[in-house]
Amino acid sequence: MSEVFHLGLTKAMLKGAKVAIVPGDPARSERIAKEMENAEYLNSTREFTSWLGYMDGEPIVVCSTGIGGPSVSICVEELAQLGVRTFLRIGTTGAIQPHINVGDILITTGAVRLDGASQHFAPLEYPAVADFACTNALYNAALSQGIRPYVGITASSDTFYPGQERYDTFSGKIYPKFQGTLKQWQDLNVMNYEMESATLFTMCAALGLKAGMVAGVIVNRTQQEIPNEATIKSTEQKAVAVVVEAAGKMAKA
Ligand SMILES: O=P(O)(O)O[C@H]1O[C@H](CO)[C@@H](O)[C@H]1O
Ligand SMILES: O=c1cc[nH]c(=O)[nH]1
Repeated sequence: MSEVFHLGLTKAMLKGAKVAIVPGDPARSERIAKEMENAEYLNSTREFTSWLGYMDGEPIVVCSTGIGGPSVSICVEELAQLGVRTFLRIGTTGAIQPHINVGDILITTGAVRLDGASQHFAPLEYPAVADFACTNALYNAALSQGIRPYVGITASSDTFYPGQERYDTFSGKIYPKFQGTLKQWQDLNVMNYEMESATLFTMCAALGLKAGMVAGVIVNRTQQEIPNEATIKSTEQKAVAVVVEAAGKMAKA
């Protein structure tokens, strides 16, 4: 019987895992787990697909969050109830700086809080920052794989379209609050857009949990809007390898 409301998981199923890898896409959970030893399917409910794997004998749970802050907050809360203390997000992302290319790997140290869910954990003045040890583990994992990641700030939006100032929509309309914001974030040296890190970082910092994030760039908003399938796959593969190695290090720490 599940010991938590949504995930359909128990402490026994997690085998004492203290570290979780949290992708957005449920289909990514299996691919991540299979990069580890003894991958085992655990459960799938709503957007939460969970697997268990091992790195050097240390259990690591993989559980997808789905898209956006509200479901991240459920995933993190329920995994924490089951004993997890460290959360490494692996995502896809859209770069907004012209020098960051599709296929590059980004490590997020802090997030612009364009979400709503993080405000349920701390006021807007509170920073959405990653845990230093998680960031360090992700950075070293990238270097050990011959990847030189970009490290910096991510804009984390509740919406994919207006909040990331996309005009290529059916209406082409954007509420005034978001008009001109892509340029504003570019000028403020923000690297990219995604949709979960603000909630993840704020919630984890506020609750005394650790969080980090690595992402693969699948579009550059200054170049093109629609990603190429083959590029998504190869970029995701690189980011997965980084997060798995970092999770192994965090599980041993
Ligand atoms: O690839 P994932 O982890 O889902 O991350 C990104 O992709 C989704 C949008 O397409 C959002 O969840 C965004 O944060
Ligand atoms: O542009 C992008 C690409 C992936 N995910 C996002 O949230 N935005």
